[in-house]
Amino acid sequence: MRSPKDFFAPLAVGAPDPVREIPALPSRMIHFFDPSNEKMAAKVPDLAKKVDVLLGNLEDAVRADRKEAARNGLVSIAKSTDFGATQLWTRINSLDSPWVLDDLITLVTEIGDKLDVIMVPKVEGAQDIHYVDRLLAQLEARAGLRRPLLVHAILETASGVANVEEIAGASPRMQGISLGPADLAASRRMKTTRVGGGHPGYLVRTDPVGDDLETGRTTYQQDLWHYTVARMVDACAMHGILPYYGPFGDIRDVVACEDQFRNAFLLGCVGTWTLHPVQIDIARRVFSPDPKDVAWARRVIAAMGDGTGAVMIDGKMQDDASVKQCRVVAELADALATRDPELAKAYDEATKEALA
Ligand SMILES: CCC(=O)SCCNC(=O)CCNC(=O)[C@H](O)C(C)(C)COP(=O)(O)OP(=O)(O)OC[C@H]1O[C@@H](n2cnc3c(N)ncnc32)[C@H](O)[C@@H]1OP(=O)(O)O
Ligand SMILES: O=CC(=O)O
Ligand SMILES: [Mg+2]
Repeated sequence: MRSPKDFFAPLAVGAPDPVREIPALPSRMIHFFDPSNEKMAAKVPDLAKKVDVLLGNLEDAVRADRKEAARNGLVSIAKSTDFGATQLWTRINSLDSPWVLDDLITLVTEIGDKLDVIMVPKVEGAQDIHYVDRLLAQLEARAGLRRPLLVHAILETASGVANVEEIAGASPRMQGISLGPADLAASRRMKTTRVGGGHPGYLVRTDPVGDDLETGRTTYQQDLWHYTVARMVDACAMHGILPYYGPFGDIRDVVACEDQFRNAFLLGCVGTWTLHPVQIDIARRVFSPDPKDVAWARRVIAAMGDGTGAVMIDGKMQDDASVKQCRVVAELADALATRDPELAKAYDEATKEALA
């Protein structure tokens, strides 16, 4: 464990200074593409205008015999594309794989100035982040980078969940954590075969009336991921980094996808992965606060003045704690509005109406 005094010291001579605060840039959707897939790669320039984050995936879902093509494809896409304000991330192969060392060496050396965040899969504990942290510092120094790369961990092993707080605080590079429900289910030996989402067998049932155990007993499907997402959100909030939902694999079921995304948003996540173009607008809709909620938040903030005391608005008591919640919503809306003019207009119109 490093002394707190050394926490912000660069880990290699000549490496850039670590950041002291993680920028809260819009990242409602982290859109995955396989850089070795020509059809997907061709869509990158257009996607860059639509999404907050584009992620060139090198790990799972890229065939073993396409790993090098994916890595080289990402280098050439990064060099030839104007991403504007859209962030470029990558997901490297796992730390025990034969590809990861070349992933890091090639990407930092060739396109370290274009990449914003490196997503590390199957993180088990702080030791994995420490390894990547030092290696990145060495590679950044050698490449002469002026800005440190940030690191994002996927929460997808039982051990990672048990250690999530120490992972979140393992390095000043830690930008955020995503839920990885598919690998996590396998690691926990859960008896599911899905990628994210609920399961009809995971339920609670109302009590029987009298001796009749069969009739009138409504069941409610429960969320398999509630505990993990809530724990991840707390670990991230505690360390000033950002939590995300991960993949939702039933591409056809846009309704359940939206529900799962919204649960994560309400619990504190700032965004999600999108695996297919059809999920992009769902993520935008869900992870942008509703204009009515933004208008309400702005109204409460205006009424609360310096933020202390208690007032009544439309029959609801507001005080120091509720105004803090409203500030979370209003600040997110302001940040998204700078990137999304349509949203900015919707927020302003709803606010005008609410204050009229
Ligand atoms: C489970 C744990 C994890 O690790 S999840 C993260 C890893 N998985 C991924 O990254 C998967 C990414 N997505 C995909 O590979 C594809 O979307 C899958 C799911 C295979 C479906 O592809 P496909 O059968 O081509 O779908 P489709 O015919 O409906 O596609 C229509 C057009 O859209 C394209 N498309 C598809 N996905 C993407 C994408 N992620 N980014 C950019 N473009 C995409 C397709 O190529 C297809 O293009 P076209 O219309 O034929 O030109
Ligand atoms: O990588 C993501 C997962 O769900 O596994
Ligand atoms: Mg995984």
